[in-house]
Amino acid sequence: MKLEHIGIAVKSLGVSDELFAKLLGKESYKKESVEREGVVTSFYAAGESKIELLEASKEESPISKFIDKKGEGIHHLAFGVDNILQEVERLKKEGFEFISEEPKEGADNKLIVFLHPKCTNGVLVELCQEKQ
Ligand SMILES: C[C@@H](C(=O)O)C(=O)SCCNC(=O)CCNC(=O)[C@H](O)C(C)(C)COP(=O)(O)OP(=O)(O)OC[C@H]1O[C@@H](n2cnc3c(N)ncnc32)[C@H](O)[C@@H]1OP(=O)(O)O
Ligand SMILES: [Co+2]
Repeated sequence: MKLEHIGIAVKSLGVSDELFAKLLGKESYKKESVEREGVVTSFYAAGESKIELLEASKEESPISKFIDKKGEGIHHLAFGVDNILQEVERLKKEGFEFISEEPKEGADNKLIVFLHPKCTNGVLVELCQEKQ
């Protein structure tokens, strides 16, 4: 598995896009709304991985809930895999628990699933596979 992106929960994409553009010395290469997840995302290239800024797009968004509880900050790690269904099966056998086992459409042309943070040392983990 490769670290594909790090998701960071932010209150305002406007404010944080300016901050991260300054920090990384380059503009976001893509902004995309993923309504099913209740997020608007903004992506930055960072070597072989990416930074995904996440702003809530509705009140019931996991991002609003996270920010209310913990404040802004690192929300999840996403690992890129070649075959997401195979990885789900492999990790289930290893005893990991998924929030939902059915891959769904994420941002950036990916299929995604999430493991529950309670089975991964409190870190929310996403698996993602490039859509064919
Ligand atoms: C666009 C896409 C992409 O890249 O393509 C994305 O990334 S979308 C990224 C946004 N989408 C998602 O995050 C979808 C997956 N996330 C979820 O389904 C949810 O956020 C859960 C992780 C199941 C948490 O939801 P729930 O309603 O249970 O919230 P809750 O506040 O009661 O949290 C239950 C427990 O999980 C912990 N918890 C919640 N969010 C967490 C996070 N991001 N990292 C680590 N721990 C987290 C809480 O502190 C709490 O722990 P205690 O019990 O110890 O207090
Ligand atoms: Co993500």
